[in-house]
Amino acid sequence: MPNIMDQEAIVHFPILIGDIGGTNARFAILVDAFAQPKEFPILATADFGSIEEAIQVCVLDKTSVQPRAAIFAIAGPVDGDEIQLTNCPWVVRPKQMMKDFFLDDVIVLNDFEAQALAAASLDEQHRHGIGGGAIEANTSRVVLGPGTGLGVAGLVYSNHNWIPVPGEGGHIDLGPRTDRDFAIFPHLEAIGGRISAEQILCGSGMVNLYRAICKADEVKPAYSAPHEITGAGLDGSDPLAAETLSLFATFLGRVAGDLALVFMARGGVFLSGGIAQKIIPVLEKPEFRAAFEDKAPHEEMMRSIPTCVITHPLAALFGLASFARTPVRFGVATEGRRWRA
Ligand SMILES: Nc1ncnc2c1ncn2[C@@H]1O[C@H](COP(=O)(O)OP(=O)(O)OP(=O)(O)O)[C@@H](O)[C@H]1O
Repeated sequence: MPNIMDQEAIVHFPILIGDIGGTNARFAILVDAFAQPKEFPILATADFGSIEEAIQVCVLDKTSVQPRAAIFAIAGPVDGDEIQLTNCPWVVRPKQMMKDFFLDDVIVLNDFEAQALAAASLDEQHRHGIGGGAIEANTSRVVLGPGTGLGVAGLVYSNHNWIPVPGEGGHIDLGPRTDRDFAIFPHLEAIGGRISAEQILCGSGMVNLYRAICKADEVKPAYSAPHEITGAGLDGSDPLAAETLSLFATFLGRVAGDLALVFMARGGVFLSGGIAQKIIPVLEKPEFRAAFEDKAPHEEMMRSIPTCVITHPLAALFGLASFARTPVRFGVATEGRRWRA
């Protein structure tokens, strides 16, 4: 018999779910616990003055289903009744939204928390494995996502529950190790006098790394956007772009390995975000796994931990849908992040 805590956790269908990033927003409606989510076209946040307008025009005007509840994943910290997004002028006002859209329950989570919820149950079809190791069932996992920034979340399995652990892991220090690193690091743009992982492992970080390599080699940079660097690096037409990708993979492996150690992630490290999917051929070269496994005295354990790229096109929405269907499977604390009529 379900206990009173389980009843509290339940969110009533139909449920609107939304993944609101700095650049794009993705919405879907879950009509019940079993039906496939009804997805709506991805929209650019810059095209709408507010989240309310976007939901009205792109979701509610396109369906006769009236959601009773909403669960959002947003890029930014969730604090208070007015939630400001990072890299986007939208403000999420759950109380206002409840009035405007006749909702009786609104939950707002962090975007990497939603990615972590997805990592609990993404099947093989939606993961591209890199290197050896196998997922050990019901053990901790890590999600690491280079995109506009570097997102990190842990996913801990405890007491038959998956507990997402969002944080600011993208801001951990990243230091030089090889002679080549020592030649390049002085030319990297620092933040507050230090090189955090995000100074290298995101879109602007890739450009920062490329420029530092050019400076170290006293060459004029030819590219200023991340996609130009991946283009010229992947097709091998530019050796400095290729080295940028190779070092990007090395540093990503190094940070992924450190996070796997922190969480003892025998369930694997899942790479999400906009960049990993686009550089799979680079991640499949030896550098990424070599750096990941190079964690003396734990090399043997690291070899057994799997790493993969999440290839699901709507991973955060998938995570929110899993949570919405079976909230009691997840230890998601909603205090201060849930508004009810
Ligand atoms: N082909 C590419 N190679 C390398 N970097 C790329 C490529 N295409 C896009 N990027 C970079 O990826 C970053 C965007 O990442 P991502 O798609 O994960 O966005 P996001 O931070 O999740 O925001 P949103 O959820 O709004 O889309 C930008 O810095 C962009 O320059």
